Amino acid sequence: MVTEKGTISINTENIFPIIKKFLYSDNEIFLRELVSNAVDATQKIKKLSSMGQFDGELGDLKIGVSVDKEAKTITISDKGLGMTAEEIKKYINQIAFSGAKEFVEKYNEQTDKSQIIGQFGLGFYSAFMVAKEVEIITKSYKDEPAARWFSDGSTEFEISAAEKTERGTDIILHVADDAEDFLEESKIEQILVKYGKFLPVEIEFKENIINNPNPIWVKSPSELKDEDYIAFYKELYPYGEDPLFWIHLNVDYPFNLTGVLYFPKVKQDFQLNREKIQLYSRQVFITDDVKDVVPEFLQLLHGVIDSPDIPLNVSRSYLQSDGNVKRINQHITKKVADKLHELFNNDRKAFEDKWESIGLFVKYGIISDEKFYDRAKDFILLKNIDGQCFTLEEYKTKLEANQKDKDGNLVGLYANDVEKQDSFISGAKKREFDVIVFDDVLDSHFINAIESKIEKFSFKRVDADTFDKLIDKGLKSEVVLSEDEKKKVEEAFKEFVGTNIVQIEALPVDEIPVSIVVPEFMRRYADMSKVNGQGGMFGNMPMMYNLVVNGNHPLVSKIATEGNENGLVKQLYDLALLSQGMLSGNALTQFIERTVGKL
Ligand SMILES: Nc1ncnc2c1ncn2[C@@H]1O[C@H](COP(=O)(O)OP(=O)(O)OP(=O)(O)O)[C@@H](O)[C@H]1O
Repeated sequence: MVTEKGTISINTENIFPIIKKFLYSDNEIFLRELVSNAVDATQKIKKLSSMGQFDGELGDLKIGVSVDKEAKTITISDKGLGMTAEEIKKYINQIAFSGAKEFVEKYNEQTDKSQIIGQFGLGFYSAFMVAKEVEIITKSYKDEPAARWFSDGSTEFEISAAEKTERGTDIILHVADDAEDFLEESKIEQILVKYGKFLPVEIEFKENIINNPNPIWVKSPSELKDEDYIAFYKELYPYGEDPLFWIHLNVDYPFNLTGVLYFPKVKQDFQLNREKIQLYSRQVFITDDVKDVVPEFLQLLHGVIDSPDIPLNVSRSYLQSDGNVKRINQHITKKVADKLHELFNNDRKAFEDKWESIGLFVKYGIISDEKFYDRAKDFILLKNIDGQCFTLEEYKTKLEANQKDKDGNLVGLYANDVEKQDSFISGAKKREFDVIVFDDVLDSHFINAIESKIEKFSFKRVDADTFDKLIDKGLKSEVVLSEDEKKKVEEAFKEFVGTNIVQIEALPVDEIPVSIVVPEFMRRYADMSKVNGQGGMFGNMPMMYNLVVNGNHPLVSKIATEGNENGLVKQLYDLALLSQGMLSGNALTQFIERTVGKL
């Protein structure tokens, strides 16, 4: 057989229903597309006028949207450049031949591309997602008769003369039976506000202007005051608390991006605050799901990003494969880091005061983005129990003096529950050790991240062991007890601690006789499993601990000679449990009764 070559033909009749049904996942998008077209047409006539290619009156350029429930129509009217019959044939009848693209190419020199929304030449047909018939009545700015185009959604259309005398275009949708909910004015208003709240041309609906055509992100930062940023924040989130500060993004190379990102005040419930960044393309709202454009840890920010380089009919897969999207993502990260750096350098006190909120972003960034650590390392703060803040460098210097072990490792001590760990904190203070507070949800991951970045540096929780072992300076102190006595004491406590370890230590005489420490390594696993939401092996296991017995305490010497007389061992053991918050239920009741009995 002879080899035959050919081109696969695509039949419009087959492809049209696909465009109508599947191009956009959400049928309310039709209004976004048609209003965007009206905005484009309006911007174009303004452009032509400013270039002297149109010398008539521009007049009032408001775009009108109206609903006629009786006639079952939705009409979008603009006073833009209009179309001649020939142009309708060219731009509307040829799907995917975008007039917008041609316009930009033609006026490439003078035209600011970002003012033109249309890119694909498909948006108009989204009208058929809700309409059974669509009419276009349009009069071009050129001296040509008005025209009417009509289609019932098949591939047939008709073009005829129309009566219209005013320049501009009316798009009339005859709403389909299964889309009649779009005839509710409240629904149309809600969609208009959602997508068109910041469109650059005034949109009138029911005699009200529904949009703010000059949102702050299109202005230059130099013309804006703090009040303007705060007022805009309130416009976006009427019920939100004032933001801490903001970043005005303004990039024109290698991609276009404008926007304002706000740092909200955040507390521990930060996970609930997603979906607060709105993504726009040339002032048309696209989505508040910005996961591909904004790095994960910055999705906790609020505000607006606008980029014409993000395609309008956003589909997830397209976004991910788009090179611009990746660059935008990196740029935003850099800008945020720069801003934080600037704040830190310019007003360290204010930065420290806001650290509770800022810290969450920074920590999240460090945990989730390998590179962010390098950008942030100079302004990562550690706060101690006295409220003093240190950068990592400052803290390393601080630890050099008193918290370095015999192998030259710096050991930071921390508490994650200042109340509960009070006795250990005061023990640390007695030895002039510093204690950092790590008490937010991300801290266990954050600690790991820092340890992995800084050599010869680790953190241990104040109650993870005796101080001599936490920071092992190689000094040996002796216990007053003999080997026999030690054994006896150990046996006496063993009876109560089950499988946990009894550890007899040479502690100062004035330190408590018995305490409970929870080894760092074990506890970290348990903490991490909790944060990750999985019980896991360590999450479900009862916490293992070590019972530290102060071999130099008089009460312990007493046990060595007298054993558990008067229930002394049990009493000391319960006190140790109590100070770790581990005594509860019946054991606690018995402890109280026993103690009262002795008074
Ligand atoms: N209201 C209007 N006034 C004047 N011309 C219009 C109007 N609506 C559509 N057009 C013309 O029809 C063309 C096709 O519109 P369509 O919405 O299908 O595509 P687009 O706007 O170019 O791109 P997109 O698919 O991104 O919306 C437009 O480029 C424009 O030339």
